[in-house]
Amino acid sequence: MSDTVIEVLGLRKRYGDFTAVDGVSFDVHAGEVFALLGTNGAGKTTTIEILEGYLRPSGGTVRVFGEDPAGHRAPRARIGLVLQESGLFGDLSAAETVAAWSRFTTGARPVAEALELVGLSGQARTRVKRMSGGERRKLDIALATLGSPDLLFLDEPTTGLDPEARHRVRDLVRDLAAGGMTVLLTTHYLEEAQELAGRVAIMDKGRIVTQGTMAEVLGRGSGRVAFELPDDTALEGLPVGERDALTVTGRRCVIVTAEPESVAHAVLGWAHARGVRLSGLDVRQATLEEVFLDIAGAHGEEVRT
Ligand SMILES: Nc1ncnc2c1ncn2[C@@H]1O[C@H](COP(=O)(O)OP(=O)(O)OP(=O)(O)O)[C@@H](O)[C@H]1O
Repeated sequence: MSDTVIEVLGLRKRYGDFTAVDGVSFDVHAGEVFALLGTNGAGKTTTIEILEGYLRPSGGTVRVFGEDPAGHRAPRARIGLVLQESGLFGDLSAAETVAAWSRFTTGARPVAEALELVGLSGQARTRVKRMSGGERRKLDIALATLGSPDLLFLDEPTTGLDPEARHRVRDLVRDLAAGGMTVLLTTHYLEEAQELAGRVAIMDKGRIVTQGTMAEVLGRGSGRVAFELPDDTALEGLPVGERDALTVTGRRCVIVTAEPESVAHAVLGWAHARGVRLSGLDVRQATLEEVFLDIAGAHGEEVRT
């Protein structure tokens, strides 16, 4: 059996004359967390709604577990959804909410177990309207995972939560993924995607502009090598490549480069040859946020020309 859970090939979606999704292709494999990221209006929700079977594509093919999600044979029981807006009833307690949902869920796990899985055992009797935003989000996830789906769609699961609640929801997603669940995640918190996802696609204006493993995508951004030179050392001969950018502020040098490791190696060799000791050495790859901002910046320039 193939381990491809989601296949998207040349997907297009038009709303009247407007093309919201313009030839998107990607695969999601069993057991991975795949992050679909992008600027506002890039086409993420449209893509996800097609995968969920709510919208029909204008072109291209989409398969979820080998089936057309818009078709009657869509394997709904294998899929859990956490939508951007949850539809919980304020007057029900957490346990009552899960119990009510269980009636519509094939193979639902017991209520106590479902609450425990998301760390809500202590809130079993708390009414939804008294629960915090983070607790409600966890309840959403408890409902989406009640029937132990193989695939979970998580559309902005931590939007609007405080940092601590975000961390708790992230830990929960990590645990679910570690248990073998396949997760398709959208989020505007790029550190969240960097932390959770093994592979990532970044969309802009209906197209995927970069995709790959997290390491591949991070490697396409610019990293940096920073250090401090002792007072009496000149910069002469510092190995800065043609495509690298050096900024010096006082004694602090920052080299922005696509290859931070090899630049750091060369800088250390340069310092060693001069008997110079560098302090405050900091070598790091681009963050996902920096890669994203590069893409958003390139998009802005394209619009101006
Ligand atoms: N029913 C619709 N009719 C017309 N245009 C639509 C419709 N739904 C979405 N769009 C447009 O399609 C584009 C993509 O929207 P979509 O919601 O997929 O983006 P998104 O990447 O999820 O954005 P965000 O991050 O802001 O949620 C947007 O320009 C949006 O205005």
